[in-house]
Amino acid sequence: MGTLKLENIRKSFGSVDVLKGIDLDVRDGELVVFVGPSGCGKSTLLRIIAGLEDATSGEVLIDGEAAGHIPPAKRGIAMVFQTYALYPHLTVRDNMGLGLKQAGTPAAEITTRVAKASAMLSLDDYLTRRPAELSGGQRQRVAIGRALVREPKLFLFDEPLSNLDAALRVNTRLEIARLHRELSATMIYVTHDQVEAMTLADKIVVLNNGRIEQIGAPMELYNSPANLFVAGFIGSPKMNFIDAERLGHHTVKTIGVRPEHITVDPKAGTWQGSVMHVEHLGPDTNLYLDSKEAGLITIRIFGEYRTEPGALLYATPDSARTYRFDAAGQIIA
Ligand SMILES: Nc1ncnc2c1ncn2[C@@H]1O[C@H](COP(=O)(O)OP(=O)(O)OP(=O)(O)O)[C@@H](O)[C@H]1O
Repeated sequence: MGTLKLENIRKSFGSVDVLKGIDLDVRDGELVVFVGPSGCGKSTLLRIIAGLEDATSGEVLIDGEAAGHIPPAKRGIAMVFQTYALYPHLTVRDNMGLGLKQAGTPAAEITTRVAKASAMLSLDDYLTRRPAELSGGQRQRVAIGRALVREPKLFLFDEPLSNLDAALRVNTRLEIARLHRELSATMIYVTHDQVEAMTLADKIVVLNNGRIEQIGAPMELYNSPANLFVAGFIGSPKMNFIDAERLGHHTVKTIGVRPEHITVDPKAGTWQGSVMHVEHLGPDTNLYLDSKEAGLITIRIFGEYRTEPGALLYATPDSARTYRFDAAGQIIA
């Protein structure tokens, strides 16, 4: 079992309020991703869950039990950091087994668990190496292995992929997804990469400035953002926000439309504009169109689209997929 409940968690450093009342329920076996811009409080919240930091007020409950007075090592939590935090002088095998050894686990049990974890992570061939003899991706797998052998109730990942190059990041992301499936383990995962959030999460928690903006399944957040912040944060390229007054709406403050929900045509359409810039990504094309009615808008076209800066084009938003926001930035249903 591994459930987590956060009740009105607040944290201040001096006069600075970093977390302003966080409530969250994580079910057993769920993979929950915290996303949000730099400085919004993601790592602080994770450290409070781990017990590495005390909340100013509020309660952390692990499996229904208040964890406030339980030291980090006794919480049944294993944390995987961005920086791996491996011991350079120890072999892979000893790095993975060290926590168990310190906890007094019998040697035979350590051997069994390390063997199981190294098989799961394809580390069998590296057990006698030291961290310096491994690639970044292999080091991160060792760090994950060290968490696995502890068979924790809760795994915490703090931006575990951000030191890896793009290809390795994709591989390791798949690895974590597979582990989550195979272990049915409860995992909390912090990232500022929204692709990781979208692809890994059962549930995404969008944090901003110490508060939760919205909690939902990835596609729920994509399809039904609660407000401008979430609408702008989830989705890449980011949603276009158009001042509604420019379009003649007076009850609405902002119109939102995603780049992938706009079509272009050289002859006719809703907004006319000139191409400012074209990006060919291979599978698709990003067009930046400077339009009189809507301002500068980003359009994502599937496949290769041939045009060049200065060309005149018409853009038409899919009216079924536009969003309206009020002056406070909340969605209007
Ligand atoms: N020990 C500390 N003392 C004072 N301020 C702190 C301390 N730790 C964090 N903060 C501040 O709290 C805020 C939240 O930091 P936190 O590291 O939780 O953000 P984050 O969302 O994880 O950011 P990032 O994505 O950049 O890692 C920041 O403004 C940071 O400067």
